[in-house]
Amino acid sequence: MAAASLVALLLTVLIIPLLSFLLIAAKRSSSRLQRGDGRRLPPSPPGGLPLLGHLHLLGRLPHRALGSMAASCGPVMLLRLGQVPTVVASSAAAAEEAMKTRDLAFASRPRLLMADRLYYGTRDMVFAPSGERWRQLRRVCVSRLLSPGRVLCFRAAREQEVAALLGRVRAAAAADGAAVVNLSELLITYSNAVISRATFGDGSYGLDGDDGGGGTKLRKVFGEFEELLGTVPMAEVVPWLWPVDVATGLERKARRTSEEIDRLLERVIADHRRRRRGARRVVGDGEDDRRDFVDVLLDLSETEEEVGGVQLDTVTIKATVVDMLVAGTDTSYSLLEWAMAELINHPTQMRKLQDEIRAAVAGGVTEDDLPRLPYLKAVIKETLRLHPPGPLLLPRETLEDTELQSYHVPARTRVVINAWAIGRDPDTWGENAEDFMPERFAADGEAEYQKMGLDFRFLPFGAGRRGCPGVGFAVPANELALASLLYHFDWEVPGGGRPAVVDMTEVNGLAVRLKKALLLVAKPWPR
Ligand code: HEM
Repeated sequence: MAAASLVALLLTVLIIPLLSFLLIAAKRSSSRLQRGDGRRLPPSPPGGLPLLGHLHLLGRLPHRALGSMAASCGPVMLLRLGQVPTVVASSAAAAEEAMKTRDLAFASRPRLLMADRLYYGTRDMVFAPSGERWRQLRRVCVSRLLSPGRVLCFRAAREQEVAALLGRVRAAAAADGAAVVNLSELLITYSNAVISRATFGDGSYGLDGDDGGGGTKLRKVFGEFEELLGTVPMAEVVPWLWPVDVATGLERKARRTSEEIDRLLERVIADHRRRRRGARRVVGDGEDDRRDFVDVLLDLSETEEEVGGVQLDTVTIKATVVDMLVAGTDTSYSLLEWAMAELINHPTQMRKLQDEIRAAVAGGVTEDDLPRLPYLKAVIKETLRLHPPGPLLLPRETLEDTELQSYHVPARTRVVINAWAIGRDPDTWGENAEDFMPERFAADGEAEYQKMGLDFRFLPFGAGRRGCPGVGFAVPANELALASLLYHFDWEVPGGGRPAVVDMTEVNGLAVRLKKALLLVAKPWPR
């Protein structure tokens, strides 16, 4: 057959039907978008394409791309991500309306295909849609796992893990001729260890950095789990393109990873059940209570048939355990990494903080010292303002038709709050909004942590009924680690040159972190 007729045949058989399909699909989804019943929908940025909508405009760092779009389009925008209508809120006023004034209407979560695959069909709490099941699981999480009393139970574990972190810094500094420490790697190990000890107990199955039990392999599986969770399958945005996920191996990888995690969780639960048989049951909070999260969940499942109508069966326990591990690891590690990077780039603030800690503490930092370190808290808050680990929080979905800043938002619209853009908004933070200036929080003191989630200019932990219940767990673990690193060592970039600059380029993952590992020279103090 001549080449010209082959092209004609291809056009007829493949391309023309495909084009017609694309046009119909695009028309359908745009008419769904515009269904405002005469009410005013938020404005949409230009550049949307048939089928893809605005997806191609998000790039590798969606919080930045969305921030730029909001600067020209306004603080409430309507995007179409593939076929998913998505409202993006980028001002403190819009966030307050969504997370306080109309909290109930904005408090659900969309069904995410990857969470479905990895969390036993979304049997967990983080990704659960609003409803009785989520409410009861959240109650268990807030009052039984993350209450102030339970956080206190893990004080010894935190202090031991900080000691291990300092030991690793000393060893790495001594082993390397140039005394360069890969601090990023050590901070991941620390954050993993703190949350996995709280979740699994002292036999942390290697996640705490002890390689005796195959820890390296396990951490790799968890790394893959987190990477998958941050991936948006094609089928989610353009459902009929699901074969792409099969062809790219995404489906297979998700199945393999969730099976491996499930095998670990089965082993953990079986070990706990075996250990608990015949053992004396310790109930109640306080430092003497040695129960980990798995113990507490097993206690609840064994003593109460149902928690407010929700059965804490083994699958729910496994899903909740993964929630804790995933929610508590990358977020904390990213915060510590950004804090150290900002301090290296701001030596005056670094010196001020070290002076505060070294004047208040003798020998080594303990949790009792933390209330006496107001500048430490200011540094952590300023880091969270500029670098919220989850810059777009977790996606929400509207439960019913509602409004945002007088725009109509239909039921079941996906909602994204751009906490990163809100934290850098010059209208609320002033002309120096982009600068690292912990002094802006210096007057706050301890009470301000309680205000987190009430000040809508500053939303690293989200807010409202879906706000992060792990703040009380995260704060002491991060404060203790940062204060200890700064008490025991002086830090600089290799070469020690001035100006000492860490490359602050971001990379997107489950949390946004530094693209290049933080390689620093650690000099023990006192010398
Ligand atoms: C620096 C540390 C942390 C940051 C920045 C952070 C941030 C967040 C954010 C932004 C959300 C979504 C909030 C929203 O939708 O409004 C969230 C939810 C959540 N976080 Fe955290 N988090 C941190 C640590 C933790 C820890 C240590 C735990 C538990 C051990 C935890 C458990 C959760 C849970 C269970 C949810 C889901 C709440 C729900 O959907 O009802 N987080 N977190």
